[in-house]
Amino acid sequence: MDMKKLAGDKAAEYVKDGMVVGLGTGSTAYHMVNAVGEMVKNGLKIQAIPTSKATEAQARELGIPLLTIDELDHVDLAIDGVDEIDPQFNAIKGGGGALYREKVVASMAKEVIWIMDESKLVDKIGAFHLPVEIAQYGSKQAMERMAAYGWNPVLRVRDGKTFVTDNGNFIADLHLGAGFDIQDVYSKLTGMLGVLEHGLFLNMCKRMIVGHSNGEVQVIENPSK
Ligand SMILES: O=C[C@H](O)[C@H](O)[C@H](O)COP(=O)(O)O
Repeated sequence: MDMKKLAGDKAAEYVKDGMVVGLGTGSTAYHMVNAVGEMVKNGLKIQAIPTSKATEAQARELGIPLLTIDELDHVDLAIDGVDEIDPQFNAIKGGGGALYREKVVASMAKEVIWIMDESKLVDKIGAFHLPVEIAQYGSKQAMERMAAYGWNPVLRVRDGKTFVTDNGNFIADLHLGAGFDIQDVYSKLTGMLGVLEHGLFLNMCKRMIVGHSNGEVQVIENPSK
């Protein structure tokens, strides 16, 4: 049973004719994009905004009509994966490095749905590293600023090379530990010199859709949205 596919397929049911849809990034969003592509082949009329070059390529291949960020004036529904989320709907995202575009799109959306397998639901976020997108120029100093708070930043490396985001920046992964002070880290990172954006997505979603190993799909509504 593919728990990510269960969640992705269920989320696609919320996509309706006429919507502008934010298409997330990652291995869970991948299934949702495939499902939406199938619906488009069967006549669904939507426009979509991808949150990464990878998702853009996938959506293009599937024939999903795309808007550029400069053409975008609203988003009806954004659907994306998460790395961790707690019962207060505080999420960490950016495991794939797409956090900036994901936050731009989710921030514009009238409704946000996070999709995941059951392993992403945790009591307290922070066991997963917190991704922070930083400018290449001055990255050493930005890393030092974060290290000074005891956040244990590690510059992300992939295939032996420093990872570069779709926006041409680096990623610092902070090792905070479960139960860190979310508001404190959020406010210190916001506006920190050299930081473009971070992977804390706090209480943004209207619902989470969780695929379970027993084949069940759980929809958890956010009472505050
Ligand atoms: O940058 C990547 C995104 O935030 C992903 O949505 C997140 O990392 C979850 O990815 P996955 O569904 O592959 O676990």
